[in-house]
Amino acid sequence: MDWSDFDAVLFDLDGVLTPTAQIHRTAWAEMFDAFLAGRDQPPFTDADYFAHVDGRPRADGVRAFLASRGIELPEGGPDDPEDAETVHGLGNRKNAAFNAVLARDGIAPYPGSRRLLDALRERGTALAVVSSSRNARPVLEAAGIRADIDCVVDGLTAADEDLAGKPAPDTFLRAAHLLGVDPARAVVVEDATSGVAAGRAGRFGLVLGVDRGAGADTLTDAGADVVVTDLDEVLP
Ligand SMILES: O=P(O)(O)OC[C@H]1O[C@@H](O)[C@H](O)[C@@H](O)[C@@H]1O
Repeated sequence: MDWSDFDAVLFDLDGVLTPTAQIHRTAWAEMFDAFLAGRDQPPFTDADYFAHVDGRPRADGVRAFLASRGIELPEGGPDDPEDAETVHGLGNRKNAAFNAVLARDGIAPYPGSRRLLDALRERGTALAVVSSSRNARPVLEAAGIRADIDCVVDGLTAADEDLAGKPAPDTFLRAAHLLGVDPARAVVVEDATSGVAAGRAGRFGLVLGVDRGAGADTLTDAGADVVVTDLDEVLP
């Protein structure tokens, strides 16, 4: 990996910089399992998470998973209560579970990711976080890495600016624009197939996959140029 080919690195957050993908996955499973039990459906699996939910904006994940089980629910709205049987109600129920775990356990960055951030900052590489999550900023703060990042484009930014979520490339392209960097000179770092596909669609200089469970072949098939299991492997 020759970092001098690149002026910026655009990191996904959950599962790339922090182990929060695991907290998201557990919160989704708790919420969907309770919902599915009442409908005589088999439980939510890791395969369901990786195929339909991982990396996508919250409501898109709910819609994609329900569609995979042939279930239709009313859309509802972002202010729906947690017990509402709507797309947004289910999303809000899962969000409460996610935030309860984050508040109880806190979060630290992956040590290898922390080391790569430090090394890239030392080189003067511009650093962005591009996350579908509306919780990205509190997670960055809790992990103590907000100050290391030059620009954050998250689920709230996407909603404010009407940007299409991953697997569309729009949020990554927005971050490159904010940093003033040509996408061809930027690396996208992603653990989810939706995010890898977004990096590929945006014609970024390199799409680096991090296999935290999605599977190296699956990430390669989605468009990753290189796949590692930890960012320690690509330290300058
Ligand atoms: O519900 P939030 O915090 O806005 O996050 C949306 C999605 O954000 C992604 O980063 C996670 O990979 C998903 O698991 C999550 O569902």
